[in-house]
Amino acid sequence: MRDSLYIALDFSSKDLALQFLDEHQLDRVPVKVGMQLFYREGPSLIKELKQRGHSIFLDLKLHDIPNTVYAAMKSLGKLEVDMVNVHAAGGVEMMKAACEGLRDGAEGKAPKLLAVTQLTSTDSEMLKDELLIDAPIDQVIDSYAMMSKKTGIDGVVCSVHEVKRIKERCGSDFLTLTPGIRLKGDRANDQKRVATPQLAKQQGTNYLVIGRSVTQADNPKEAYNQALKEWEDEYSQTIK
Ligand SMILES: O=c1ccn([C@@H]2O[C@H](COP(=O)(O)O)[C@@H](O)[C@H]2O)c(=O)[nH]1
Repeated sequence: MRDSLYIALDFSSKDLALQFLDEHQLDRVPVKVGMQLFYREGPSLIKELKQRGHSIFLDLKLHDIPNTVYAAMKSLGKLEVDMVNVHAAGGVEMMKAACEGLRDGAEGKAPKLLAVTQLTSTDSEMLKDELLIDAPIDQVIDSYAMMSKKTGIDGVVCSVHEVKRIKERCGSDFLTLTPGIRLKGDRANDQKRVATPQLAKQQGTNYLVIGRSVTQADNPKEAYNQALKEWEDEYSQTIK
């Protein structure tokens, strides 16, 4: 299970990200590289993290016309990361193009491809008032998940609160990756649909992403191990 708890490396440079991992002895933990770090450091960072033995979720959330997404995914396919993603809001043709691009670009096994349903920083009010989507948020998320599944995508990014419903509708082997994870008592910050690792486990999600609850903790390793312990329940395999 420790392979499924990703730390969000939201740092401004490779040096800071690697210093964080080294200082807190977070050797070989799964990591999520997002836009902030990848736009600055590019593929060389991915290469270095792979050499250090980290599983990598490259969280770039592609959202563009199908032709552009096809070409971008073809490039990402060559990086040999474990997972990449797109926004489901890009639609069916775009998601199909993403699947194809990734397959065409990958030299060996293609990374898993996930679709973001609604960002965990979105709530019902924002959906209605800013995005002018009148359907209830749960209905929108379920519908985006079912649409994603039809395109051949492996799973979705959603909050813990939607996992059970998505699995009922799309099947238990349709993957869910859930950010918005907070240890008990931590601030939600800009996140709206948050949950603890314990609830994530109860709801049956496949992967967790945890950022600030670990990276900004007084003792990041202790915080990571606490999340891992809640997530793994009785096994509690901590990183020594
Ligand atoms: O819906 C989404 C999709 C991606 N994220 C990313 O996950 C981390 C969460 O960081 P925290 O510090 O734990 O809030 C961050 O990198 C986001 O870009 C998300 O939060 N929600």
